[in-house]
Amino acid sequence: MTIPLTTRWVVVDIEGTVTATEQVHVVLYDYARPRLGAWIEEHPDDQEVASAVRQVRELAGLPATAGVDEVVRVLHEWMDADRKAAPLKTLQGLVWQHGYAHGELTIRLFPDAAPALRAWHEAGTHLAVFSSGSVAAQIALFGHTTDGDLTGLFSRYFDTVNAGPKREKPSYDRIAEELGTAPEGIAFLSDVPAELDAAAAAGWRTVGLARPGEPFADADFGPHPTTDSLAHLQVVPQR
Ligand SMILES: CSCCC(=O)C(=O)COP(=O)(O)O
Ligand SMILES: [Mg+2]
Repeated sequence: MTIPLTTRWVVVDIEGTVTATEQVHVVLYDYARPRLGAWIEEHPDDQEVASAVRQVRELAGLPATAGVDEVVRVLHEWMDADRKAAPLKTLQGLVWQHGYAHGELTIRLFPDAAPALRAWHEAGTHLAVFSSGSVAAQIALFGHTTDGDLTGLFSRYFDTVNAGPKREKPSYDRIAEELGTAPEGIAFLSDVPAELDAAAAAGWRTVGLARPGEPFADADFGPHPTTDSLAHLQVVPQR
């Protein structure tokens, strides 16, 4: 079924929306797991790393003296539980950036994703990303897909640091303000009903992605129009 969508901006989630959860939890998390400890140890003067490590200790209730092994144990626990904590996302992003830059990582998008994103962009709809993955990780991911470098399609990137948690309305208010667009001129695409609820509460249009085999495929999407492919969205740019 085609879903008509007249909008100025399309904001996309990543995992479950444009790429399979397996690409994040297996390809990316498995790449990060054995490399996080070495990354922390090899970048003692990097303020971003030091700040993330400090935040891990605080969030996990570790003493300020806890060593890298303890911090890495927590990071692994968070990945196993898929806890999308900001300092984990920062550290993962740094490791992934290195992997992409050295030809060790490439991400496969759903087959409908790149053609749809390209068509919407070419027709004049602005595209942005809102993901739990850090902005640095988002840019690196879209720069290294099996469909090529897609970063030219996106004008803005938002994560839980510059926007806020994805299941809370104020994050969407903040993004709308940043985009300088009334909420009804923004559409959010996600596989997670709670994220769509928060976007709708902020006045955004929403579309749920219920893709076969994905964790939320059988979830209750309530009032949100829902599809299993971006190819079914008929996006018309709002002037
Ligand atoms: C952009 S980096 C890879 C994605 C990631 O780390 C992640 O947690 C995805 O979460 P999302 O909010 O896009 O479902
Ligand atoms: Mg998602």
